[in-house]
Amino acid sequence: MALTSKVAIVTGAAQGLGRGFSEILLQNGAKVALLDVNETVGKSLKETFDNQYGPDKSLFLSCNVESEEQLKAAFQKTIQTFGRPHIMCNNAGIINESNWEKAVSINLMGVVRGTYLALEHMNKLTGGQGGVVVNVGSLAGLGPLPCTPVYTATKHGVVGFTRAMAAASDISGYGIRFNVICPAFVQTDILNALYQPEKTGQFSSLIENTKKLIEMYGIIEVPDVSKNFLQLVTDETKNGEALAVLQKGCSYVTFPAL
Ligand SMILES: NC(=O)C1=CN([C@@H]2O[C@H](COP(=O)(O)OP(=O)(O)OC[C@H]3O[C@@H](n4cnc5c(N)ncnc54)[C@H](O)[C@@H]3O)[C@@H](O)[C@H]2O)C=CC1
Ligand SMILES: CCCCCC(=O)/C=C/C=C\C/C=C\C/C=C\CCCC(=O)O
Repeated sequence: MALTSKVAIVTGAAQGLGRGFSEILLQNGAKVALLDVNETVGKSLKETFDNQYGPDKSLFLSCNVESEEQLKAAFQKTIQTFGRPHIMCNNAGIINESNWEKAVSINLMGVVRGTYLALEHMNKLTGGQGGVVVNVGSLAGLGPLPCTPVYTATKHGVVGFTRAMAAASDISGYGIRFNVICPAFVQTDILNALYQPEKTGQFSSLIENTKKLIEMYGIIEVPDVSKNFLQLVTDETKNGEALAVLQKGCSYVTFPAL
């Protein structure tokens, strides 16, 4: 899938992986709606992107993925400005084992909200033009990260949800591909959760175990994840795939055939 003039929506786009995914889409000619709750960082990123890619290539929209209303409004504004979306990346995510309901609401329910809105606007069966949804899981969506049981659960949920949507799309003919990217530790602000006991709550005592896992897996840089993300967006043969991204390389996950 060539990206020139394609329209993309990325949640949690202001910094970290969302910023990296947005940038690689812009570099490849797409127009990107940058959605985030952090207006200060989001607006400043939009200025940076204006200078690099031109003022009409991106759009910052203040949007909390916990709010169906805000997400709906962000889709409407994107469509008014750039036209209907071809690419949706549900990236926004947090670690909060103390307020774990919030983690579920953002990491899992936010992905479901964003995916269903993408389906509404992209489904070929209802007048859409098809496209691709890439959800952001984690290696913690494929195995346990002991210091964050609820985060682990939400990411397993994202993997299962994405695979089921891909199968539904295949069977029904939505013309939309659904894939999930599952990185190991990446150099972004979320890693600071390790040193914030309020984020890991009752599991903050597992800090040494987490440090060992980080030592074992290493820390990946954002651009290395972005290039794998691009593969899931552009490779039209990929639907229902979970792509594990490790420092040593990436691989498509083989799930047990049941
Ligand atoms: N950095 C890592 O080691 C890994 C991160 N991930 C996932 O990558 C995704 C992005 O995280 P990072 O870039 O690492 O972290 P980050 O903390 O740097 O970025 C997260 C972004 O999401 C935004 N955000 C948070 N809550 C939001 C909400 N309710 N609505 C809209 N935006 C919201 C934040 O303002 C921020 O811009 C998350 O889903 C995370 O779980 C997955 C595997 C590894
Ligand atoms: C401080 C926590 C940062 C969390 C960000 C994140 O999502 C990072 C996850 C990195 C690794 C997860 C660790 C362990 C996962 C366990 C097993 C993986 C098994 C993979 C498989 O294919 O079976």
